[in-house]
Amino acid sequence: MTETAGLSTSPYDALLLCSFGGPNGTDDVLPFLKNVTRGKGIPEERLAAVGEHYHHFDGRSPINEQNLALQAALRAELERRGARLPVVWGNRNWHPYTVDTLRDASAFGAKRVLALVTSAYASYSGSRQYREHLAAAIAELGDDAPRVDVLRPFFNEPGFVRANLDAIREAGSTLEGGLAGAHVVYVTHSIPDTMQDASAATGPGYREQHEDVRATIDAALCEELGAPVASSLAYCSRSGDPRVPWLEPDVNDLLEELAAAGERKVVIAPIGFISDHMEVAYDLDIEAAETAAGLGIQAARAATVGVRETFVSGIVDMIVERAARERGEETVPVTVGELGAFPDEAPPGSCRMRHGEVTGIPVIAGAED
Ligand SMILES: CC1=C(CCC(=O)O)c2cc3nc(cc4[nH]c(cc5[nH]c(cc1n2)c(C)c5CCC(=O)O)c(CCC(=O)O)c4C)C(CCC(=O)O)=C3C
Ligand SMILES: [Fe+2]
Repeated sequence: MTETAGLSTSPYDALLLCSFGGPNGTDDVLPFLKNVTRGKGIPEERLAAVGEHYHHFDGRSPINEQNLALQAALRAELERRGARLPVVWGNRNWHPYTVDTLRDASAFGAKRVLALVTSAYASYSGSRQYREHLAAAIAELGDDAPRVDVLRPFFNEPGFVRANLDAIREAGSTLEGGLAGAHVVYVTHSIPDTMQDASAATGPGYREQHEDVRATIDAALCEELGAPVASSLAYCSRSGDPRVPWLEPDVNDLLEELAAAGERKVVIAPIGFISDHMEVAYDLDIEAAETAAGLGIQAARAATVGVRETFVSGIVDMIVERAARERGEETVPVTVGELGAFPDEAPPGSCRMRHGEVTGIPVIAGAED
């Protein structure tokens, strides 16, 4: 690849925005849910309930247009900095599928692709499952497959944390009397306890990654307000067999506890999600909002990072840094909080789904075991 003036993202020929995917209409809902839950042991009732969440929005998940907006914002920021890196988009569970996008990229001459997976935090669901998925796509393409690297988890990238902080401050300002005296309820997707344990086997776990972001934001808010901030980490969207333990407290249960303890206003901050997809639009904006209203709690929902400039530009910083590292240059990954940058290649044994058990599914960007 020839370099012109501007930022170098060599050796990469393309950035792949690799996401979850979602249905675009009523007819897509069932086949989409089948894709997601294949081999996962999700009970029929749960599937029917989640299907209803989608039908509530005419079978259309907001996630696809949000990814298109992020793709456009990443393109614009790369272009603004003079980097020539095409941004393509592919999903795990719905069209456009990753394998089709990579086939196209390869046909256009891409030999090396950097993948940005849209989960900020590492766990089986947010990291290894994407790396298995990418390995499968590459295997399917055979000799036509480009080499694919994966950008490290970005939960502690300063722009991502900053964007969440700004959104919490903005939501707080809509409460009576402002953010002072409000309880900040940080929310993320629940995962099974076994998935949490597996995520913590080789480094800071899924919960600990969120706790680190919470501590960073709390400290910044405390400084701004000149007073300590009360906060909690809660979870939403649990599924699976009800007898299997998942991370708690559920956000609705936490709201009840807070009400019983006399809290009257909260900011609900979905730091676990990068855009307002279904878990946010339904589980928080409908369910948790109803719970709060029923308890007499004033609740303001903080925006997700979406395409905020600080977030998008932080991701581009990470892309530039990774490209430089691949060229053999010295780099200093910039992070906030206590945990430091995660490795580019996941260590052996990281984020296996079942505690202590090798899933045996091939991966890229990390050891297979
Ligand atoms: C940690 C995590 C993220 C990361 C946060 C992030 O990346 O943002 C995430 C993202 C997403 N999950 C999504 C949708 C679904 N997830 C399901 C099921 C599950 N998710 C899990 C965890 C996570 N999921 C788990 C442990 C299960 C149980 C089955 C299994 O072990 O895999 C099911 C099946 C029904 C159900 O069980 O609820 C659906 C439909 C969508 C699309 C939303 C839209 O359409 O807008 C997105 C972005
Ligand atoms: Fe999910």
